[in-house]
Amino acid sequence: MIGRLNHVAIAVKDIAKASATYRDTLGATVSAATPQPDHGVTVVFVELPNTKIEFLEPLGADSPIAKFLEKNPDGGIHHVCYEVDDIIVARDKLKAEGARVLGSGEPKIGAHGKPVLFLHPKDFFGTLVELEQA
Ligand SMILES: CC[C@H](C(=O)O)C(=O)SCCNC(=O)CCNC(=O)[C@H](O)C(C)(C)COP(=O)(O)OP(=O)(O)OC[C@H]1O[C@@H](n2cnc3c(N)ncnc32)[C@H](O)[C@@H]1OP(=O)(O)O
Ligand SMILES: [Co+2]
Repeated sequence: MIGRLNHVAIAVKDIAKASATYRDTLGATVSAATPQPDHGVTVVFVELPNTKIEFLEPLGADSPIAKFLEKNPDGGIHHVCYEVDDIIVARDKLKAEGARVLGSGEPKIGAHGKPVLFLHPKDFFGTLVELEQA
């Protein structure tokens, strides 16, 4: 069911600093910072030959990553995102197998303009999993 690794997300307090460091120290190609108010984050993508790094900074009072950053003030790997062919089929299979789909259970449009869902980290070995419609 899961396909390509679309991105690995790193939560940071200062997305401008993180972007500049990857660009200037690691020579990476980084996107402009894009607010994603529907998700409570601002995102930057670091384009790599085989996948992407997604920097996340809290946006707004109810950001879902605020508590993560309280626990990890230096930042940290926040989630992995796998692509799936059909996110509804994937969701229904996962729910039937007892996995917890976060939020309303309905996909939201993510940073790539595609539907995304999140699966509880406690069901996937301490790792928050995001699914994105390929
Ligand atoms: C623009 C979209 C973009 C894209 O790629 O398209 C995005 O990726 S948006 C990314 C931001 N949005 C989300 O992360 C939505 C899904 N996340 C959530 O709903 C919450 O973050 C949640 C429920 C995973 C955790 O929320 P919170 O930290 O407030 O809850 P708890 O403290 O109760 O956490 C419960 C339990 O899980 C552990 N935890 C929390 N976050 C993570 C994590 N990222 N990785 C691993 N484990 C995590 C937390 O430590 C608690 O464990 P415990 O042992 O009970 O302390
Ligand atoms: Co993501």
